[in-house]
Amino acid sequence: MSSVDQDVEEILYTEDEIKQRVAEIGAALTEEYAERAARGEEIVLISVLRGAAIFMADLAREIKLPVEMDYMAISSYGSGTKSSGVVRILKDLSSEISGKHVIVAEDILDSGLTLTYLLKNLASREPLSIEVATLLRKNTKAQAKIDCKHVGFECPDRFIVGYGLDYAEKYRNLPYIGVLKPEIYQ
Ligand SMILES: O=P(O)(O)OC[C@H]1O[C@H](OP(=O)(O)OP(=O)(O)O)[C@H](O)[C@@H]1O
Ligand SMILES: Nc1nc2[nH]cnc2c(=O)[nH]1
Ligand SMILES: [Mg+2]
Repeated sequence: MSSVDQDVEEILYTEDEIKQRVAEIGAALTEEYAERAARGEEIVLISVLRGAAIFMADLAREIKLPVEMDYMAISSYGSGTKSSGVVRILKDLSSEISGKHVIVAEDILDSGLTLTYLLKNLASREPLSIEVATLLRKNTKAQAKIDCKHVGFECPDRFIVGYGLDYAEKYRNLPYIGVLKPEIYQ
């Protein structure tokens, strides 16, 4: 057991479970977008850095269609465990999305602040369509209404880390998703 593993109280989703679920979402997206791709319409996967980078990298390889990959960085959490309430664009997309189908890959939907901001921002660029695939949706009462077509896991209302999710920039490289011991951040 490494020192980072010891900071985890409970494993929620193992590496194998995540792999399996990501493959299922990728297969569903492949089916859903096949006709559009066959018509020559472009599909772009957009991930919200940095948390969703790992999910998008794995998801992209499970979508058996031509897809572009682009990245945007927005942050509202700083180094704490609560949203600051202020969303900032740290890095914009590299390419235009107008006239393309956009699939937003997110790691977690918690308060919904990040996705509310992002979806509004992306919609203003006139994509052909836009939808969200989130690996995790937290079961919390105070969540903005966001239409997520694909949800990997409904997770408990606890602070979780791993598979891209950090606490103070640590734990993103854990291959599983788990609950951080409260004494680490209290
Ligand atoms: O639904 P919300 O309450 O907005 O929370 C979800 C967002 O919070 C985390 O990102 P964060 O802002 O911490 O940046 P990061 O991706 O660089 O870790 C996570 O990666 C999601 O993008
Ligand atoms: N690491 C981490 N980031 C988040 N951002 C919003 N909710 C969470 C969470 O539970 N864990
Ligand atoms: Mg974060």
